[in-house]
Parts: sequence; C-alpha cells; structure tokens
Amino acid sequence: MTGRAILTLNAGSSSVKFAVFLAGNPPRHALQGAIEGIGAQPRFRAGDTQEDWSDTEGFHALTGRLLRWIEANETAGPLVAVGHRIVHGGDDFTAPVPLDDVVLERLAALAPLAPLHQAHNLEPARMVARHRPDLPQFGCFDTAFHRTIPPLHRTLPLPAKLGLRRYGFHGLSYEFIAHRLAELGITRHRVVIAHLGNGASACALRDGVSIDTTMGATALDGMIMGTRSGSVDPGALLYLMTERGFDAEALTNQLYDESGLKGVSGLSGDMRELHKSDKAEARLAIALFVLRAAQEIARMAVSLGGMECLVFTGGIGENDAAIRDAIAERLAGAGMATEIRVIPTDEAAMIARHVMEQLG
Ligand SMILES: Nc1ncnc2c1ncn2[C@@H]1O[C@H](COP(=O)(O)OP(=O)(O)O)[C@@H](O)[C@H]1O
Ligand SMILES: CC(=O)OP(=O)(O)O
Ligand SMILES: [Mg+2]
Repeated sequence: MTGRAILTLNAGSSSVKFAVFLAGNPPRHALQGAIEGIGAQPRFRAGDTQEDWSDTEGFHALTGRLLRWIEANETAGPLVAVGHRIVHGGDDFTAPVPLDDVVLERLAALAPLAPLHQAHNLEPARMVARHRPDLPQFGCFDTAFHRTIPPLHRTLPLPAKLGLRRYGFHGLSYEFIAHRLAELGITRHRVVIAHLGNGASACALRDGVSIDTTMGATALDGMIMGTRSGSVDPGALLYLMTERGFDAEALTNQLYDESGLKGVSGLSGDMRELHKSDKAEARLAIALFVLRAAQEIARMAVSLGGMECLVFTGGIGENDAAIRDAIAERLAGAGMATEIRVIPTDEAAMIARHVMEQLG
C-alpha cells in the first residue's frame, strides 16, 4: 500500500496500545494492537499476530521493537508522524504540541501529578526521538479538553496560595464522544459522559464543552476505579501518615495500585473477574463502584443544572450492561431518569485527528 501512515501510542503502566492510521481527513484506521504484560511477560498482538516478546529491558526496548515491527509491515505506508496520549499537560499545554527535548522535560516535571501514567507516556516518545529523529512527534493531552472548565468548578477548596486546581483527565475520550454526539445528531445541551474503564471519571458537557469533571489535580479523584481509590476522606490519609507510618511513597502505592475494586474485593481490579466471583467482598466492590459512579454522575448533573442525556463509554461503560443498568436505576431512584446512550470511545482516532491538524 502507498500513502502516509500515522502511529498513535497510548502507554500505560504495563501496556502500550498502538494504532496505525492512513493519513487523511479523517484519518483511516489501518491496524491496532498492543504490547501487554510489560514488567512480567510482554505479549505483542496486532491483527492476527500474537507473539511473546521476552524482552527484559522494559518500555524503551519494547517500543523500539514495536516501531521496527510496524515499519517492516508498512500496513498503511511509511510512517510520517507519531502521536502520543499524554495524561497530564498541566497549566501550559492546553492543545496538542510538537514534542522536542525541552517539551519532554517540562512534561516529565508533571509526573508527580500522574504517577501511574506520565513517565510511561513519555518513555516511547524519547525512544522514537532517539531512533527516528526524522519523525515528527506530537503530544495530545487528557487535560486539554477540560481547559474550558470555569473557575468555580476548577477550584479546589485548599489555600489558594498552594496553586493546586482541578485539571481533569480522559479528555481525548470525552473529545471523541463530543464529536460523535454531533455526528449522531444528539443536540442535547446538558450531557454527562461516564468513562468507565480501568480509570473512571465523568464529564459535564454543556453544548459540547467540558464545564466540570470528577477527576481533579490528579487522576486519583472521583469515582472508584480498578486499583485507584477515587475520592476518600482526606483525614483518613492524614491518620495513616501520622499514626500508621505510611510515608508518601507507601501511600501513593496504596491509593493508586492497591485500592478501588482491587482493594475492596481483595481479589482483582478487573470488573470481569469480580463478576465471576461469588465472594461477598466482590459483591461489595461492585455495589460500591455502582454507588460512587451514580453519585459522581449526579454531581456532574448538578454542575450542569440538569442532565438530558447520559453517555456510557470505556471498557465497563461499553460492555457491562448490568453495571449500566444498576447506575441508571440508582439515578432514576433519585428522580434523575434520563436518556441513556452507549457510545464506544476511540482515543487513538482522536490523537490521529490532532496529528493530521498539526501536520497541516
Ligand atoms: N465485557 C465486559 N464486561 C464487563 N467489564 C468489561 C468487559 N470488557 C472490559 N471490561 C472491563 O473494562 C475495564 C477496562 O477498561 P478499558 O477501558 O479497556 O481500560 P483502559 O483504561 O486500560 O483502556 C476492566 O475492568 C474490564 O474488566
Ligand atoms: C487518566 C486515566 O485514568 O487514564 P486510564 O483510564 O487510561 O488509566
Ligand atoms: Mg483508558
């Protein structure tokens, strides 16, 4: 095949998801896959291909190998650009940007606000910069879609001089859904989108624009997630530090990696695994997920002054009808019955569109 190809990368704590698009307006999807199990037994899949990649060198070497695999296969033509999902753009990056060493350094400084994501997001960009310096790279930020959140909704009730605020995340997903709503002719003014995946959050969308979201300065806030707590009593955290000997690192580990569905169930952070279990703790974790999701969705409805449509997306939102129904039932029970839609998200397609715009 001829044509020009765009590679999108979404690197998480143990996986790199990738997609290849044929450049165009809109970019056409050509291939997608992932390296999963990084840190344990890396496994590569793309189309019909499935291989164990027993590389012990971690992200850098594995993404190098991914790049060579894609170049050798030339699914859509030679690569002309790479787009990265980068979770945190901070105050300075509110739109896609070309990535160079200086920008990568500034983004690395935001890692403490996204310990589960930021360093992993940046590593593949460094690898590509080293091995294919000719390839333009662009960072696309989860925070950027939330740049429209007004001061009232982005203010955290801490001393103003501390300079912390709500940024919000899952923005590439919300931006994609906002486009889909327009394409589908859904013109409701007040829409809540619930992105329920490994990370989970909701966004208050007024006329296609984000005016509030459940995540805050970090992606730890709001709903309960696979392994993240979501909002918890801040006093409980102070108690753990002062009385139970948890330092910042230990607490980070508890809140990001050991809490949420995994922590409550003592079993797994994966919703499908919990459904298979008949343990009371698994039932409790699912029930708490539903309750907290419904409460956070209601919070977004308050920010909007009403909710005319609720959109579910993400791995759980798209696939788990029982969870969707349970959340809708809770909302209806509180007098918040609403139109419900299920719309698959596509963060990679959103990144590819941004890259096309940047290429001009
Ligand atoms: N068919 C399904 N039924 C219930 N849960 C599902 C289903 N498919 C995926 N999930 C859940 O979706 C979550 C992962 O969501 P996903 O959006 O793929 O995650 P990520 O944030 O890594 O992209 C997991 O909890 C998984 O169990
Ligand atoms: C920001 C975030 O939580 O992302 P993910 O759901 O991919 O972990
Ligand atoms: Mg996700």
